[in-house]
Amino acid sequence: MKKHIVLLPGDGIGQEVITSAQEVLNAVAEEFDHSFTFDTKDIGGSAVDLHGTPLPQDTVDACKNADAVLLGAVGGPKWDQLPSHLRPEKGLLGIRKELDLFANLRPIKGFPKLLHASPLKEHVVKGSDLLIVRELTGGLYFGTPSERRDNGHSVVDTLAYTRTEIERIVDKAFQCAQLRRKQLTSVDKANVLESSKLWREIVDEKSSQYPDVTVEHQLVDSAAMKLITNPTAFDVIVTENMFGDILSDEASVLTGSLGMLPSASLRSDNFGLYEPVHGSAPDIAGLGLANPLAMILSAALMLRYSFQLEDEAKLIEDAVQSVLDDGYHTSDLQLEGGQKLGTKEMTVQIVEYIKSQSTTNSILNCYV
Ligand SMILES: NC(=O)c1ccc[n+]([C@@H]2O[C@H](COP(=O)([O-])OP(=O)(O)OC[C@H]3O[C@@H](n4cnc5c(N)ncnc54)[C@H](O)[C@@H]3O)[C@@H](O)[C@H]2O)c1
Ligand SMILES: CC(C)[C@H](C(=O)O)[C@@H](O)C(=O)O
Ligand SMILES: [Mg+2]
Repeated sequence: MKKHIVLLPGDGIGQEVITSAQEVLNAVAEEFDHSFTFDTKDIGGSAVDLHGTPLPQDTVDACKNADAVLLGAVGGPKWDQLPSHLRPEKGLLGIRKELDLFANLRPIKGFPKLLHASPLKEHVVKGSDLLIVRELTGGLYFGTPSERRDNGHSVVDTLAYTRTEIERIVDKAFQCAQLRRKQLTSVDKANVLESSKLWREIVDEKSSQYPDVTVEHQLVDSAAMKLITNPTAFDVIVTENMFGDILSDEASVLTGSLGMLPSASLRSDNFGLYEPVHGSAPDIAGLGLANPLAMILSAALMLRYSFQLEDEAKLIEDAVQSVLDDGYHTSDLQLEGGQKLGTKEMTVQIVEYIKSQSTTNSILNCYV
């Protein structure tokens, strides 16, 4: 299979972990005889430095012509004081909107070897396996007006949704639930927000179209508490943009580190941009310490969702599981024993596992 992938490294550790994903994809391509070609484009703070904008038109055009996009992370203290329209984060929001990536899927599943890496008790974390379906192109992030007023003495942000925007993300979440344990939790703030009241109505309306899925509503504040006191109670969570942003970083605690969480941002035709949930981690950028697994697992999601290459996606996930089982980990995972690796060494372990499967397959083939 021939596929063209645009790489958007962005800033900080984004630049380090994107290389890991590319190396892993090259190993997969070799193993399965695919041809993956790559084009690297600028976004975020590095694009501001080079082009005076966090989202150059050339980057948008390249992404629109690609089969899929991989993004590292954007942002950092160097650009924090810039006016809003020049902030690196505007580049990320801009590309999500330009590509109409309304459905952000954030799977959270602990690896057995990392049970001790979570600050939560092992019996609480064990067995957690949930999917956050976050609305990604509406809500507070995009509503207008969003501005300072009265010479800076007052300010307004707007939480706006159309019925169509809510319907399409709710449909997506029901469809995800049908493929999993058929249990959907819609998270909102319907005791206060008008937008949440419409959200709730639409979830209730839609539920009759998916009779095999059990639905419950939860308010976001108590859902945040339940997510870490009783995480196994959740299967699929659907929620608006900002609630999803906050809950997904919180849920990363179940896996031991933010450096473990991948994500897929999808359009209705399954075209997607794949990025780790974490940011540019300025505190460790450039030190070669970043955990590349969230980025590598995001590449696996790309193979699964955009290219329908399930065996290839599974091979990457097996590689991650096997390398962790062997006791290798990066320093963000608070683990005793085993062997701590940097970004590059961890990537080598994953690539070696993928290549070793090729050797195993050819040895087995000799005996067929
Ligand atoms: N998708 C994105 O591009 C994205 C996401 C979140 C934050 N950001 C941006 O990143 C910048 C820093 O934000 P922040 O510090 O709040 O969040 P962050 O996710 O960058 O870092 C939070 C903490 O987690 C650690 N961490 C994150 N990813 C890691 C990894 N792969 N390996 C090891 N440790 C990891 C960091 O070292 C830090 O201690 C900000 O400019 C923010 O806007 C970008
Ligand atoms: C950097 C920021 C704009 C972004 C978001 O809030 O969507 C990030 O936190 C994420 O989770 O992808
Ligand atoms: Mg976030």
